[in-house]
Amino acid sequence: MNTQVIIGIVIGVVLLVALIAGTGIVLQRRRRISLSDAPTTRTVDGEREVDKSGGYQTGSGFSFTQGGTATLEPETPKPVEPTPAPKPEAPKPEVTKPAEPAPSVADEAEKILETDADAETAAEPLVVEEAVEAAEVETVEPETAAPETAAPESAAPEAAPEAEAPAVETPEVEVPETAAPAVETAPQLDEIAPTEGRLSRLRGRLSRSQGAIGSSMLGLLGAGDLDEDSWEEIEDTLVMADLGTTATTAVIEALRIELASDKVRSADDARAALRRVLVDQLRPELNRSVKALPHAGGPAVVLVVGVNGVGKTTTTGKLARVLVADGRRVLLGAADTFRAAAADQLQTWGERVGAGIVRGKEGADPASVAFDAVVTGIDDGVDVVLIDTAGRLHTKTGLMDELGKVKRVVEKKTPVDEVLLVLDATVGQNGLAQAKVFAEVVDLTGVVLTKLDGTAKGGIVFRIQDELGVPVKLVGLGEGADDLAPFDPGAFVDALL
Ligand SMILES: Nc1nc2c(ncn2[C@@H]2O[C@H](COP(=O)(O)OP(=O)(O)OP(=O)(O)O)[C@@H](O)[C@H]2O)c(=O)[nH]1
Repeated sequence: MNTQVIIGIVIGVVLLVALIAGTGIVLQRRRRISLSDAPTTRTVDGEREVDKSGGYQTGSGFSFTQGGTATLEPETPKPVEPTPAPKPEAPKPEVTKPAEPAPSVADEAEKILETDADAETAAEPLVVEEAVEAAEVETVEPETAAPETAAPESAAPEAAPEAEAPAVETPEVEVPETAAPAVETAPQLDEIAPTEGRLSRLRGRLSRSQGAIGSSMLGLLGAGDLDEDSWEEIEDTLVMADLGTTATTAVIEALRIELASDKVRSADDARAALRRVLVDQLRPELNRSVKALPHAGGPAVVLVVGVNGVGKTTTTGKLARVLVADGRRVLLGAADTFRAAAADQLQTWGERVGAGIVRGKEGADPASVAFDAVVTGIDDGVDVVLIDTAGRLHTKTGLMDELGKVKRVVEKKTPVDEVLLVLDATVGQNGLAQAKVFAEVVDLTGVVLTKLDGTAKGGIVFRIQDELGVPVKLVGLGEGADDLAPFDPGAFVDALL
């Protein structure tokens, strides 16, 4: 009897401890906001696939969500918590594609490019070449490496898909100098800097804008009673920092109201008021999540657009790192076929984190490369395809044709979830003029503002949003691989003040 009671008590205690421990773990996991509900390994058609992220997992300061369509939806505030990403498991009858994948992609590309020839009558003869190019598109699979830390089971299951990928039959496909000869020495994958709190950590990079906006504004406001000359000085400061007239006027009006209220009595109050006004002006309610999570039927597709030299390729690479760090399988599409170096550059980014790449020959049709990237991404069951495009702005119509075509052709296969315009913050006015051209060509869904570390004109953020009506979603704060941060109005203003 006694023994039974004791056993009963022991069992009760054990159950209680187990319950508490279980709840603790669940809560702890929940607290680690993460987009990484993607399992490290998953099953596609019964086949076990290895997560090519190499096991990187981090909490995330970035917000990724599922897309669906590329329409602009600025007013929907989205919580950080990502939607659970159901894996597109079934709809891929062509998963086992022994011999025909390359020709079928080429055929499909040919058909689509042919039917897409609406505005391109002169280009008609090119269609044949484009289709041939499509067959020559290279897919460079990254080697799966077992990073020092945590990749539990890596190499073995990788071998099968790896073997079937190179089924491209064209003999004269250029051999990528770097990737091919890798025997078995697994390449060292990069350590990726934590994605959490990046904007705050990189705040020092905004020092030039900080001086131009923060310090001068605080100096003026902290001085006490403001006469009209002081207000003019404030206005000049904002204009010089590239806020633009709309934002400048709005900020001054709001500041006048704040300062006239009884609440502002000290320099600290003035600072708080300035913070409120600036944050408010940055429209914190805008949805800044990047739609880079897979949805039913396929991977998310992100188009990265912008003129030459603004940092598109770099941004695509940095974004791939962030996604990989969140446990996503990423495929890169090198649709900047004007510059061979751009594809090489992108390939290097991919190799450093274990993301595959689809690239075409120099001069190949960007739409064809983008299409192949998406088809490959769907076939391989990746989570997101990031497409780096070329950015020649020599003629507006040329750009329109090319970008519009890339998007149209991709959309024959799957929706483009995100069109990110990359803008160089150091070019100011000009950047905005470019942005407007792009906005006419494609429905932009977000802006990535690069090189904010090299300018005193951080106020361009306000202006871009005002003039384009598109949220700044990411900011580039340096040339380093991890110098990309999610844009957060509060953290940004804190970094300025
Ligand atoms: N300081 C700084 N440099 C950056 C940033 N982003 C990109 N860069 C640099 O800008 C230069 C151009 O970057 P790319 O990524 O090659 O630009 P791109 O738009 O792809 O250029 P094209 O391929 O010619 O169209 C490189 O030297 C990058 O390192 C940033 O946020 N800060």
